[in-house]
Amino acid sequence: MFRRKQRQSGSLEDRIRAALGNPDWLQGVRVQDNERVTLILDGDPEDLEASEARRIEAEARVMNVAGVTEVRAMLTAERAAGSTPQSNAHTHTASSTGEPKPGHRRVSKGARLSDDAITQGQPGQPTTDRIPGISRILVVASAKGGVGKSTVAVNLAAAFAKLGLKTGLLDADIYGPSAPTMLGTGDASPETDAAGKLIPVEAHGIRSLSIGYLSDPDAPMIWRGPIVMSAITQMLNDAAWGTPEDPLDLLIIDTPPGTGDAQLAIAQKVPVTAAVLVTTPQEVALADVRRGAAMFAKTAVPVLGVVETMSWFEDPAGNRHHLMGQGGGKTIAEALGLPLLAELPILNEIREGGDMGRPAALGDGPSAKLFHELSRSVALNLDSLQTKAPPRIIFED
Ligand SMILES: Nc1ncnc2c1ncn2[C@@H]1O[C@H](COP(=O)(O)OP(=O)(O)OP(=O)(O)O)[C@@H](O)[C@H]1O
Repeated sequence: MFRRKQRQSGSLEDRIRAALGNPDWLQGVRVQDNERVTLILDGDPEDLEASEARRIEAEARVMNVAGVTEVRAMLTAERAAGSTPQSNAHTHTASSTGEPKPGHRRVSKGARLSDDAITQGQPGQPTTDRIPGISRILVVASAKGGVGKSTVAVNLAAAFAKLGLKTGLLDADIYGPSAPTMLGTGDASPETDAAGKLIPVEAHGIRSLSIGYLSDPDAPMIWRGPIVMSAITQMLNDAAWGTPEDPLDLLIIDTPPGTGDAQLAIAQKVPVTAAVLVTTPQEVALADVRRGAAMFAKTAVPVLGVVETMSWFEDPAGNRHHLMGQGGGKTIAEALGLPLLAELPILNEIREGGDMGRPAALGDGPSAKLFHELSRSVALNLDSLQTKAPPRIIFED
């Protein structure tokens, strides 16, 4: 199990400063009631976007310091003489205000990575946090790269679109955006509407935005957390996914693999309804997957379950070959107390669909049936979040 955190040395303020790397732009740290934090940050009036990204990253980092339950970051920036100084305050609380609904449990803050903290909190996010025009957000995540996460995200989106749901895909995988290839939209560049909002690219009934549409495919991806979060925030909030009257039913976010700054920022800053974890049957470092699950638990994002992909290859005689190992998904699901939502075999049509820009889930082959079943299971789980407590993630010693 996750070990209880070592007793922290130093004052909370010291730990907050250390978590931010004691930067020059940190003007002040105020701690109230030993848990509520106000940060004063220097902003650059010439580059408000970068300042905002700095504020977002600072909040994300400080929210992750043990004992902190609320962070309020204030950006101050002196303008040139003659103009007014700017102050942009924003509050990030660890949970909604008011009493939890009957049967719901709020994450015990400050008990980070203890049994209480890794027990999931309230399903979804407060309504006020919802993005107008998007009804639900599902994050598809994995502990490491190359496990088939994007393939699952894209085919799930295709399966939902095939059912007639208004479906979107936000490809936030900075290390290797694959939506443009997998949807056959590599040449697309999103336009903006009269209100200046990005218009998602539509293909196969799926509306998509990808970091791949916004960056030079030949340029190395060296984006760090804050810039990534800026791009993701723009693709989420400044995009015409739907309208309050006619919202997108489901937005699937394909996140970068792992549990770095960008993933944490997504879990903390985006009103995610739920997440699924993708893995291969290989012996993976359980600790990595647990870290991923704990990240969602800490941010009160329910994890619906585990999807194992590339589970086996079936030869023409019907014999199964476990080319990528065996049992990894089941082991992880059991260790985390989560359902194993699907075991997807290695199918040529899945790889081909990805390479050719037409997700296999749209066809009528065996993978279409598998992804249809997976989408059904995800939909049922998403719906159950509205009416009952989310699944508990239990870690064992
Ligand atoms: N079930 C499957 N059957 C056959 N090929 C698959 C299957 N799942 C994934 N693949 C192939 O494996 C490769 C890696 O898959 P994918 O890009 O989805 O992984 P990823 O985890 O998103 O990787 P990254 O970390 O680079 O984003 C792709 O070529 C994809 O077509």
